[in-house]
Amino acid sequence: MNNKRGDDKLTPLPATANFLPQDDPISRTEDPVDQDEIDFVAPIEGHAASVADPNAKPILEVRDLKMYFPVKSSGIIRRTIGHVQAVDGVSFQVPEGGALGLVGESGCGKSTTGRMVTRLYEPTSGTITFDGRDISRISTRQLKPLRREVQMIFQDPYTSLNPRHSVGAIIGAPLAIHKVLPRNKILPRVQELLEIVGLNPEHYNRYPHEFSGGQRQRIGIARALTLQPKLLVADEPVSALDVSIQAQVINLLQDVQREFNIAFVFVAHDLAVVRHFCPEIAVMYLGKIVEIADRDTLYNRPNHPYTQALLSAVPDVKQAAIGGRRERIRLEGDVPSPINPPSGCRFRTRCPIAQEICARVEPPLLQIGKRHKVACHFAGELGHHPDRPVTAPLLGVDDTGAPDPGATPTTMAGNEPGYSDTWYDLERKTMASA
Ligand SMILES: Nc1ncnc2c1ncn2[C@@H]1O[C@H](COP(=O)(O)OP(=O)(O)OP(=O)(O)O)[C@@H](O)[C@H]1O
Repeated sequence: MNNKRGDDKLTPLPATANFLPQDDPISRTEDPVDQDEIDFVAPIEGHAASVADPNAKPILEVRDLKMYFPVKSSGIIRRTIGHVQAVDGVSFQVPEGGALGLVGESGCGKSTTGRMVTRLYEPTSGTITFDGRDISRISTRQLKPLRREVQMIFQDPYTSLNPRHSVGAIIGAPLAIHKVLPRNKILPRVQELLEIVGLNPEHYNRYPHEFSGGQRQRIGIARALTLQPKLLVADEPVSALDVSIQAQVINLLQDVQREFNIAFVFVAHDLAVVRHFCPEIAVMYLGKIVEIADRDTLYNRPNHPYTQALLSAVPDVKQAAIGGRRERIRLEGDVPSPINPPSGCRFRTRCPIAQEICARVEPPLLQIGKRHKVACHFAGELGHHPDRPVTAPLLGVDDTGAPDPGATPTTMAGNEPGYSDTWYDLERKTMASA
């Protein structure tokens, strides 16, 4: 059931009794102390992972987005001596009511991407189109209405809530700032929101320290829902929480998403968390998307060695059930500095299958399936990477990456957001379509 988004019209209170996880022990609990003592709760039955609607139009489109932070010299005259290439040419789409997961190790640029989408940062270049409007460079005044439609949930529920404000003030503030409701209607709305996120509506006058971590994150979610946003950027929303309550908060987010048809950009370093929530996942490495695909393809047939390494660290329940273990791929070395990233493929310094071409030529984000793109010269399933670079003939270079005068480079869509109807079939080495 999707709510109708009348401008200042509030949705009637949803059937919260059906809407909350039935056996969610945290819901409406009076005592904040015991919450962290619950055993690990697997995602609750009936909370099946979100599904992609193939006909939904994009609510968010990000094209060739870059964020370069200046690095200043020390001393009195602080000159710019370089740039941190935190995000370097990222493109993707998120459909209305859909969810895209952004995953990768710490420092790969996930949070910076999320902060650009919510316009907490102004991008260095590239475009962000939200609901048909280019919001990449809009002014502070123009940002105010956007704040109603795009909200963020932060990682740390301990620091993201003002300890001196009551929960009612925290959740109600956006309603007062945006003058959405008359003063006497704010409290009932706050109580309605508390109930939606599974907290006792009578606790609006308590303070953040009176709640457990999971409950505080619920307050953060209620605050994000106050203005009925169309897009929520959730930046590691459960990683600061005890493992026992992570699944409950994710289930709540999923219910909220379905109930209000909110689109999500879900930032996480944990592939297991994203798998439950997102029908589509983008894997980032050192400021770039290295692989993006629908959930099943990414988890079952990853083609990039970095995705394969990340996935090898995720416990595989099916494999464990038949007594097997997925072999862990250990990556050598550290992530290089984003101030001076490696030439060619940024992953090559840690890649187990890198060859000469990888240092010379940056691999394009090549579409290799209906909903699957990968940026690797040697793209292939684990243990089946080709000996010769699949990209060389397409790029007009030889196997070492040197220009090949005899070759005819193919124009490829490259760094476009979304997917094309045709793609490059790695096995047949021709273009294919559905
Ligand atoms: N305001 C800033 N000024 C300079 N560099 C920054 C700034 N914010 C982030 N960075 C750098 O940009 C890179 C990407 O950071 P970002 O926080 O986006 O990564 P992340 O993948 O979200 O990592 P984490 O999970 O640790 O937050 C890192 O090298 C980080 O040090």
